[in-house]
Amino acid sequence: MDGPTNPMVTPLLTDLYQFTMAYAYWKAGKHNDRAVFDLYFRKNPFGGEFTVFAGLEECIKLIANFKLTEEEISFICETLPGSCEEGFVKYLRNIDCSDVEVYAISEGTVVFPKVPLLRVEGPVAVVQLLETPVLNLVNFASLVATNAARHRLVAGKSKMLLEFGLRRAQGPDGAISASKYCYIGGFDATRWFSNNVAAGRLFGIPLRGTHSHAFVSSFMSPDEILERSLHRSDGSSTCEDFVSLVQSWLSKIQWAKALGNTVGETNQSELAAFTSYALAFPNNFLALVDTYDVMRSGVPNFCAVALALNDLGYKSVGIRLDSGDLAYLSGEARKIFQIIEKEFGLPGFGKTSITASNDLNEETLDALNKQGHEVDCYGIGTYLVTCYAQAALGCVFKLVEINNQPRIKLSEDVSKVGERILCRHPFNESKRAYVVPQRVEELLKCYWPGKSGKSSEYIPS
Ligand SMILES: Nc1ncnc2c1ncn2[C@@H]1O[C@H](COP(=O)(O)OP(=O)(O)OP(=O)(O)O)[C@@H](O)[C@H]1O
Ligand SMILES: O=P(O)(O)OC[C@H]1O[C@H](OP(=O)(O)OP(=O)(O)O)[C@H](O)[C@@H]1O
Ligand SMILES: O=C(O)c1cccnc1
Ligand SMILES: [Mg+2]
Repeated sequence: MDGPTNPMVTPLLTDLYQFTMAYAYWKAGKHNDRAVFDLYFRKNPFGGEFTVFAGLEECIKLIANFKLTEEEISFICETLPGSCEEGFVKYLRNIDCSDVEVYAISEGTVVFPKVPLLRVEGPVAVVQLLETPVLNLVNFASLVATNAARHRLVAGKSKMLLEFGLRRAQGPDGAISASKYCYIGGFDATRWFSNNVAAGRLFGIPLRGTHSHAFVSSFMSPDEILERSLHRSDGSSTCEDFVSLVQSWLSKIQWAKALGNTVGETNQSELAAFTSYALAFPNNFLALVDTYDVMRSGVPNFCAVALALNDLGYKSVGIRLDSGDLAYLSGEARKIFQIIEKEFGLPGFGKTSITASNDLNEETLDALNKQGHEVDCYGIGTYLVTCYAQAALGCVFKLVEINNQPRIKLSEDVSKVGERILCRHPFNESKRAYVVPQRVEELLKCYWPGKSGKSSEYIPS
């Protein structure tokens, strides 16, 4: 099995105390005592009623490749307080996870507090070395997957969600992890995209993006555009001067009575940027319309370019709004698209996609829903990937058994099939409901059988 995605995930990515305890266990001849540890959290994050479990695959990759190098062993021996006996060095050389077994709930499952997500069984010293990296790999993964699921729930199933967080994430690993686990938490793979090219390559996450304000403001005027020709989409002919075609559509828009003569002079630098982008991506024309003035410039400029593209058989994608009142502006833009559809006979133009971004979070999405809006797609960065609303999920790793002796009291409750039980609603704190369980499912499956080889069927590929 491949190693962990992040090469920093090695047996040294652990707290020093795991190694000092390993030494003391070894001195006491206790290092091979058979221990069972459970990983669980005590409270759902974000004041919510559910958590999405994630990070398992990386834990298994760590465990499958758990081996100390000679260099790492020397470093540990130099680092431990006092002298390090040769016998311990030999012990460290032989450590791997062939005596460890891992049982877990499958990645992406909705889970609840105090339920073991991961059970690690094996020699106590080795399992303790695993504590810190396993917690590290599960805590943020599950937190950000849960955050993504919460954003999906508020946005609604039909909306497209774009993860825009790379620039704001907590360093490279925070960003790559956020992209991977937001995708897992976003539920619907056809409606969740990332801007993170590296994550797209590593994990096959679908990538999408628009363009920036800098692209718009880098242009001065359409005169700058030197290559002006564009083939028709069916390749049947070529429009030699797409820039002029755009200009002619802009004047038709400016004179359109249906638009109440509201469109005056638009910003030419913006028009040049949109035209250039359309020339580069005629099948994927999406314009950021808020650099100057959304209704006076951005939307009419977009429509002029989209109408010119339509003449050549291309369907434009839409606009992005990145400032201002997103409910109001999306509604006003939609009205213009609908008027253009009627006025110029373009079936479907009224449904042109509207993307919104700018410091979005669960609350703003909820506020937009309450106000009514025309947004089809959200680009969400900072609040999503940094888990702004809650810094950490408090997963813990607790010893539950040693040499077959229980170390915490385990519940004796067995859920009863066919009997009514009172449950909390998973998403709505105040709701309770009677549920009659139809079947009892073993949540923990074997993901790492160790050398016993009891079951390897659930090892993720
Ligand atoms: N209709 C709305 N209801 C609730 N929140 C909204 C609505 N429209 C936008 N927002 C949010 O309000 C905030 C507006 O940000 P801000 O006050 O910085 O203004 P801005 O539009 O970005 O302007 P500026 O260009 O000055 O930065 C953002 O977090 C945005 O997501
Ligand atoms: O707002 P977030 O949810 O974090 O999403 C990412 C943001 O990053 C980009 O702009 P950036 O903030 O870099 O610059 P700008 O706001 O000045 O356009 C983008 O236009 C979004 O606004
Ligand atoms: O593709 C975009 O529009 C994008 C990407 C990252 C951040 N903000 C916007
Ligand atoms: Mg911004």
